[in-house]
Amino acid sequence: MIKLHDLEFEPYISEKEINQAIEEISGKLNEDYKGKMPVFIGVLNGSFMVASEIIKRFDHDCEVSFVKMGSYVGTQSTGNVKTLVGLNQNLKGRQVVLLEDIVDTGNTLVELDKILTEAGVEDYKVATLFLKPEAYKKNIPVKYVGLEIPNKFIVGFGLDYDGLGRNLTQVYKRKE
Ligand SMILES: O=P(O)(O)OC[C@H]1O[C@H](OP(=O)(O)OP(=O)(O)O)[C@H](O)[C@@H]1O
Ligand SMILES: Nc1nc2[nH]cnc2c(=O)[nH]1
Repeated sequence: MIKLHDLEFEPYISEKEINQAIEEISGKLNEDYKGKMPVFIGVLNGSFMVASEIIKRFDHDCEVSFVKMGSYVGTQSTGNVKTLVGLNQNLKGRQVVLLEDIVDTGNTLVELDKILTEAGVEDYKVATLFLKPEAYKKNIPVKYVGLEIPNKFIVGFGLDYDGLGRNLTQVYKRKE
């Protein structure tokens, strides 16, 4: 059990399970993007760990960029997704892979969809380490999913509770 600010969290997803999920996503990306020179776009802050792990495993030429989006305060989505640092690369005609730590309500993806469409990408696919199917009700396809999880607030492996917990190497869920 660990405590972050006022809340207690218990171990939930081990490093081994996280690693297996990353290997699976990476294997598929290596097959699907061979010879295509994709641009990987990590969605900061949360995706820094998973983005690094996936990009390290990509065996072909690729480019890497980041955007910074934010919408969570405490354990809740505000529903108001802000672009904190936008794109600084021309993506016209490019094949993009968005790298996310988690897809929850999908509000962040809806905002990113607008940004990428406006940027004129050829296409984009979404890769996420975690997906909450009970919470995700948007129409944007999420092609590469590491692990589906119940609708519970988690921390670790990039995911925070009010700034803390991103450095944890396994994932914890809020203690019930
Ligand atoms: O599907 P959604 O409900 O939009 O949630 C997903 C987003 O929430 C988290 O980001 P957050 O807004 O907490 O910012 P952070 O990455 O800086 O922690 C996470 O990194 C995703 O980008
Ligand atoms: N830390 C954290 N951030 C999130 N952003 C969207 N869902 C979550 C979650 O379960 N935990």
